[in-house]
Amino acid sequence: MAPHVLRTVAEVKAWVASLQKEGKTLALVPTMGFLHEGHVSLMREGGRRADVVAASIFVNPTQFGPREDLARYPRDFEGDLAKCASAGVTAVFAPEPAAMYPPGYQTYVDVTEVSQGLCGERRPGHFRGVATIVTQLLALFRPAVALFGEKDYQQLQVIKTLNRDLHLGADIVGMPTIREADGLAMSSRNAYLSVDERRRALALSKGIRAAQDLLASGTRDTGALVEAARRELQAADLREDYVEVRDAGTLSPLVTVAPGQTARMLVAAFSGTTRLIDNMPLAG
Ligand SMILES: Nc1ncnc2c1ncn2[C@@H]1O[C@H](COP(=O)(O)OP(=O)(O)OP(=O)(O)O)[C@@H](O)[C@H]1O
Ligand SMILES: CC(C)(CO)[C@@H](O)C(=O)[O-]
Ligand code: BAL
Repeated sequence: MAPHVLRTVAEVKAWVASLQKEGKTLALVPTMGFLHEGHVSLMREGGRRADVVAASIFVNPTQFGPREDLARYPRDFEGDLAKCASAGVTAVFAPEPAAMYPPGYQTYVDVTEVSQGLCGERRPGHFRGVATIVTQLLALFRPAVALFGEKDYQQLQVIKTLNRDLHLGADIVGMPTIREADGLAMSSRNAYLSVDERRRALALSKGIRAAQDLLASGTRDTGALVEAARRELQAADLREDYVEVRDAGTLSPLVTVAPGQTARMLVAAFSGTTRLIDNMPLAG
């Protein structure tokens, strides 16, 4: 069945109230649209964890820097609705920016520690925008469960932290990264890539796998692991934004991956002008 389209905060409040009256639990999947199998995996898991699934489709202006791609971010609302329908989504919230940031709006959410470094450093203000809109969505929908992808790993830690610190009460679920057959992480921004840029973009996942292999062969020094990933980026002529190894929970930088440690390699690089990110666990 076609999802119910909600456009205003008042419509969301009324819809959530009717759900609560029926005693139904809610799973929320926030997105920026131009949906792919990664988004669909979150929606389907939402359906396994709650009675009803809602998705939001909102290209949130406050998380884009002045020189970023807000104006040209890909959109396909009708296609997105069809994907939501087939993934079992009951309601789609697709507000105009003025619905979320009306005149007089003045409240922003800063998650101080896990927002530092990585994308937080390379995209100043980005996580403030993400944390602000996600806080609004969690406060409005009051979902039992909200699902996010591990592809945006630092974002996931930011959201887990704000949910805990602001007592928002959702169960924040991180879902594995869905990949194309050759290993490229699915991302709406892959649509920007030319055939050659798409081929070269594979170096992100190849680089992390090279680091995983090196660790498996006994090299624990993160400098060497970073170099292994970097070599793949350089061979594909990708411009590195960052390559780092961090603790998987706190995101603090690591000098070595100790036995039993849960570490994560996180990479951001440009293929042509398109900035892509990827990350995978490094098993200590
Ligand atoms: N390949 C993927 N596998 C699993 N989840 C994903 C994947 N890509 C995105 N997601 C998750 O879907 C949610 C919405 O993300 P978003 O709409 O920004 O899509 P995106 O493909 O990450 O877009 P972009 O290319 O702008 O980064 C986020 O929680 C994100 O982590
Ligand atoms: C979480 C999110 C929907 C907030 O705008 C966005 O950052 C995204 O799509 O990952
Ligand atoms: N997928 C995270 C949202 C962003 O890049 O702005």
